[in-house]
Amino acid sequence: MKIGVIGGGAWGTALAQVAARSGDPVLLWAREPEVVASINQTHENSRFLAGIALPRSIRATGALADLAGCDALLVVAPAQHVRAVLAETPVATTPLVLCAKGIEAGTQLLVGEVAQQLYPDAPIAVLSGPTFAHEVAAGQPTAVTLACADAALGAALADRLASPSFRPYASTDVIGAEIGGAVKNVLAIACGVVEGAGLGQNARAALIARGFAEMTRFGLARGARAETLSGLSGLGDLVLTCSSTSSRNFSLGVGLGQGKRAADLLADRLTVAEGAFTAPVLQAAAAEAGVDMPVVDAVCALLDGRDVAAVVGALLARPLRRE
Ligand SMILES: NC(=O)c1ccc[n+]([C@@H]2O[C@H](COP(=O)([O-])OP(=O)(O)OC[C@H]3O[C@@H](n4cnc5c(N)ncnc54)[C@H](O)[C@@H]3O)[C@@H](O)[C@H]2O)c1
Ligand SMILES: O=P(O)(O)OC[C@H](O)CO
Repeated sequence: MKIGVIGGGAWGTALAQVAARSGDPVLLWAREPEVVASINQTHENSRFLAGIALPRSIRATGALADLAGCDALLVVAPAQHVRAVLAETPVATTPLVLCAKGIEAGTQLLVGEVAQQLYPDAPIAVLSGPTFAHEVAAGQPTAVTLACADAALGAALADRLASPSFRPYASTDVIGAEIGGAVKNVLAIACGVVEGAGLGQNARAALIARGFAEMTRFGLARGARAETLSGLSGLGDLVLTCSSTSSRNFSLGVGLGQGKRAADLLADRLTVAEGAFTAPVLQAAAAEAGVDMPVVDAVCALLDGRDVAAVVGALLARPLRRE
């Protein structure tokens, strides 16, 4: 199975390395000419994944047309750019494995739904879970959910990507796998705020638990299965991203908690903090579905520039309720 990767950021590069562990050639499309040159000439992505030596079997291209002929494509562009990039990619019936975590602004579609809308005849899979790119690239043990409605294709993709340090768990719940990754990014911003504002470890644990309740309510309303939400792509990724400054979303939240403005924190960012884009879309989707998501609402208020103490105070002052 010849693998193509769409996206030369940290995660696309790490996944190209995962796919190359079999010894087979991997073709990676990157948007930036300097990333293409860096991978092909120095076998390193010095812009997005510096310090990781890549095998020579990974070749980079700046032309999406070159991906024609791949047997499966890993889609690793940021969620808000998946539609534009996929529209220029020769796909037809090639299986698409969505690896971005987010919900498209405007349409409220998960990235797998965007891909399915563009290519109704292409089988769709989702790879998601607790996966900091630099740890995966360094060969540290990692487990992910690999969800595909076609269980046989899902198993073939899992076999193709598995290695002693990378362990995919099969699922057929594509929606559930996507919702976990999209929602946890927003909740990680909230946990970063707790850190930045010095609110303590109790508050962080409470946010993880109550945030998971929000993820579950929203996920079930969108057709996800409860066991997927409590698995690697849901609770597993929530715990990882809410615990570490290695998370871009958590780090954004730390800045907000310190009273910095979202616009300043996001300006000129080289890397993507998906939760900042997902938060308002998720808030609107939850409101339309009649799902209560107070932590997500609080993150939106902070991204809009509201005062940290006021937002935290309002969250804690809500009427008491049953767990
Ligand atoms: N980095 C991780 O550890 C990690 C792990 C799992 C999932 N993800 C997800 O993978 C996706 C990609 O993140 P990343 O970490 O690889 O990116 P990154 O932050 O390392 O790099 C930014 C990426 O955005 C791309 N980009 C910027 N503007 C663009 C545009 N207009 N059109 C298309 N692409 C554009 C850049 O080319 C680059 O590939 C995100 O959804 C992220 O949540 C990341
Ligand atoms: O750095 P973050 O916050 O985008 O998180 C990266 C991955 O999604 C963790 O699984």
